[in-house]
Amino acid sequence: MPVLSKPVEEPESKLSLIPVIDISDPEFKHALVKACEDFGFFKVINHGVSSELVSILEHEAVEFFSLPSSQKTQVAGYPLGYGNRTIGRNGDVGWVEYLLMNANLDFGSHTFLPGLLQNPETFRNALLEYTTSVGKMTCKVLEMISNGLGIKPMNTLSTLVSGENTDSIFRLNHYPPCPLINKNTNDANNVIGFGEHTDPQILSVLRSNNTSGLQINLTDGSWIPVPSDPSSFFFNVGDSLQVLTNGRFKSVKHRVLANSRKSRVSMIYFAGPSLTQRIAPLTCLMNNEDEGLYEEFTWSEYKNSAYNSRLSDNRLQPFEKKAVAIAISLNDS
Ligand SMILES: C=C1C[C@]23C[C@@]1(O)CC[C@H]2[C@@]12CC[C@H](O)[C@@](C)(C(=O)O1)[C@H]2[C@@H]3C(=O)O
Ligand SMILES: O=C(O)CCC(=O)C(=O)O
Ligand SMILES: [Fe+2]
Repeated sequence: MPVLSKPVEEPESKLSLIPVIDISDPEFKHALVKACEDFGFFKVINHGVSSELVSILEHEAVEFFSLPSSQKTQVAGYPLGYGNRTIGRNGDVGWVEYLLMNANLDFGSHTFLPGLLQNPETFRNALLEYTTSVGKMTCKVLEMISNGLGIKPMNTLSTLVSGENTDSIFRLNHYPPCPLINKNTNDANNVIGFGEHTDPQILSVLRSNNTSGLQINLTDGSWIPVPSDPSSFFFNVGDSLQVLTNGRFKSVKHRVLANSRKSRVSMIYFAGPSLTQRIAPLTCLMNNEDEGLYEEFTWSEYKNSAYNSRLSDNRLQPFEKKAVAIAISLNDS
C-alpha cells in the first residue's frame, strides 16, 4: 500500500478556506465563479436533496460493502463494477473498495444488484432517485456558473450533462479503517486511500459520511484537508470544465488519506457529457487576442486517453496546443 513520507498538519486558518456556496441564493453566482477559479472546489449548502434519501443510499452502500468478499467479487468489473485496492488498470492501488456504475442506465439493468442484496429494489430506487436529484442540482450549479460568467444561453453548460445520452457515472467508495496506521499518531504514517488525481469529467459531486480523509491541492502546491460534512455536497471542477473555460477554472487535484479508526463511505456523481460531445474552449469566454489553450476533442477521445493514464498523470497535457505547450515548457526551464 502506498505510504506518504511526511505527516501534513495544516494550520487551522487553511481549513476555513474552502468556499461555501448557498445555491438557494442566486447572488452566490460570483462567489461560485471565484471558487472555481481559485480552488476548483467548493461546498454546497441549501441544496434541497433529501437527507432521508441520502441516508437510505448510504445504508444500502454499507450493506453492499459488508457482504463477504466472495460475493462482491462476483460483480467485479472494469471500468464498471466492484473493485478492491486496484484503481483503474494501469497499476494504481489504494486503501479502498468501490462500486462503479453508469448513472444513466436504469440501475435495474445492472445484473449484479439482484441476488446479492437482501432488498435490491430499495438499492436500485435509491440510486435512481439520488442520481436524478444530484443531477438536477448539478444542472442548477452549472446554470449559476453560466450566469456568473455571462455565458448565453444560460443552459449552455447544463445541457452538456443532461439528457439520456450523457456519460455520467456514479461511484460508491468504502475506505475501511487502516491497521497500518499508528493509532496514537493518526497521521504519522499516512496511507493513501485514493491517490492524487484530477477528475476527467465536467463536474464531480461528492457526499461522504462523517469520516474525513479528503484533501485538495492548492495552487501553491500544499494539501488542505476537507472537513467532512455529511449534510453538504462537495463539488470539484473536472478536466473538461477546465478546457471549456480555457483554463480559467482549475481542475482540482485531490486525494483521500485512510483513517486508522473509522470507515469512510463516499458517493460521487461524475457529470460527464455524451461520448460524441465535442469539447473545446468556449469562444464566448475568449477575447479577440486570447488563444485557445487546448485542441478540440470529443469526450470519447478524452475518456479513452484518460483511462489509459495513471491516476496522478496530467491527462490534459496531450491536448494542450503545441505552441502553448512549448511556451509552458520554456517557462518551466
Ligand atoms: C487510474 C485510473 C482510474 C480512473 C481511470 C484512470 O486510468 C485515470 C482516471 C481515473 C478516474 C478518476 C475519477 C473517477 O474516480 C474515475 C471513475 C474516472 O472517471 O477517472 C476514475 C477512473 C477509474 O477508477 O476507473
Ligand atoms: O472517496 C472520496 O472521497 C473521493 C474519491 C475520488 O476522488 C474519486 O473517486 O474520484
Ligand atoms: Fe476524484
